[in-house]
Amino acid sequence: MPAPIPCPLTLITGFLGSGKTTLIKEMLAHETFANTMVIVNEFGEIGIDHSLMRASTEEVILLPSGCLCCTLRGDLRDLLRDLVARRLAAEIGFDRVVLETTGLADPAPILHTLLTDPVLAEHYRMDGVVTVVDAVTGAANLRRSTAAQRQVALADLVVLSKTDLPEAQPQARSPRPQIARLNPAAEIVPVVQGRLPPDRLRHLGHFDAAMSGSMSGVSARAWIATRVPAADPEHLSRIRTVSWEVEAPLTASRFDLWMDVLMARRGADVLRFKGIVHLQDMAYPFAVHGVQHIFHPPLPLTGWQAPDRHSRFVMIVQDFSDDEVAALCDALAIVPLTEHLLTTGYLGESTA
Ligand SMILES: Nc1nc2c(ncn2[C@@H]2O[C@H](COP(=O)(O)OP(=O)(O)OP(=O)(O)O)[C@@H](O)[C@H]2O)c(=O)[nH]1
Repeated sequence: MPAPIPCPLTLITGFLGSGKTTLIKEMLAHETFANTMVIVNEFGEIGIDHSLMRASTEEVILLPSGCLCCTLRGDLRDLLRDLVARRLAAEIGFDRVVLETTGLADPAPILHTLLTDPVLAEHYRMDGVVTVVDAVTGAANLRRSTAAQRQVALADLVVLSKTDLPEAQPQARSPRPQIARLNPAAEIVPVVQGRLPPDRLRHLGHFDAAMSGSMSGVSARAWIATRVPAADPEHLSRIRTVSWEVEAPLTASRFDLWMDVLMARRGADVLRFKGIVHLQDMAYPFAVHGVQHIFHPPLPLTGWQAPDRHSRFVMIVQDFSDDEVAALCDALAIVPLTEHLLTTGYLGESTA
């Protein structure tokens, strides 16, 4: 029997809220990516991105909460192996896999899994690592987060997002010099709303040359280690994820005020806010996205199909106490259906 043709796999990484989902949604709109299986790894117990992405493709798999680079590496391996088996049995058909990591993920251990597991190495071909860097908040993220640095260091292509925002204009704020220092070989492409000719996202394969054939764990580890700054688990325990699901629609004025106060008081420490929000007297919900102090205009989800009117929020925050989280909930006058507070040790121990 001829050897199976390996399926190209693209890893999309980038710091919290940088624009990974936006890029993937645009990608899926192109014929080139019509038959793509998307795997999303999200923080928080309540998936938001995959609900938004389902509008673009049915083939979206949500990995359970947690982070691929530490606790979920085994799950990823099992999932990719299972997809191979089902593809070979002609139960499902796809030509490509796109894997979106959480914004806090260190891509090195994930790559290590993808490149060194013998089954995965035979059936998948790394088609590139695309790292999205936010033109507004990217420079600050690269200063303070080792995960952000490692994402850039391992990129084949760096997509510089949000270049349309006025806050991205000052030269002094540009993350380009840091990107060039961390990864002189990576190409940097400015984009707006993830729009990029689809061919720019294929055959990025520095891996083809550097890592062709199956690699031993030792050589993959060594190769990765030459490219990335050391992991620094110092600040990790300061970050936590807060997720709420609320049954009753919210009052628009209260929600606006709540957001304003939260941003004014703690904007810099709300690393990421995302939600699907149902407001009273509105037939459809809104997608709400915040990335540190930048709040993007709410997006009406006019085609929303889900029968329930539950609002869902996920916040990734730094240095918030239990009391502060409880006070936030009280201030919004919500009685959550579900509430999750996760203290995340998100990087875990790197194998790189
Ligand atoms: N103005 C502008 N907004 C953008 C651009 N790209 C993404 N956004 C907005 O930025 C917010 C975050 O984008 P996402 O695509 O959800 O970011 P993400 O990296 O998937 O976020 P996480 O998965 O939570 O880390 C959303 O409100 C997007 O609409 C862009 O090029 N320009």
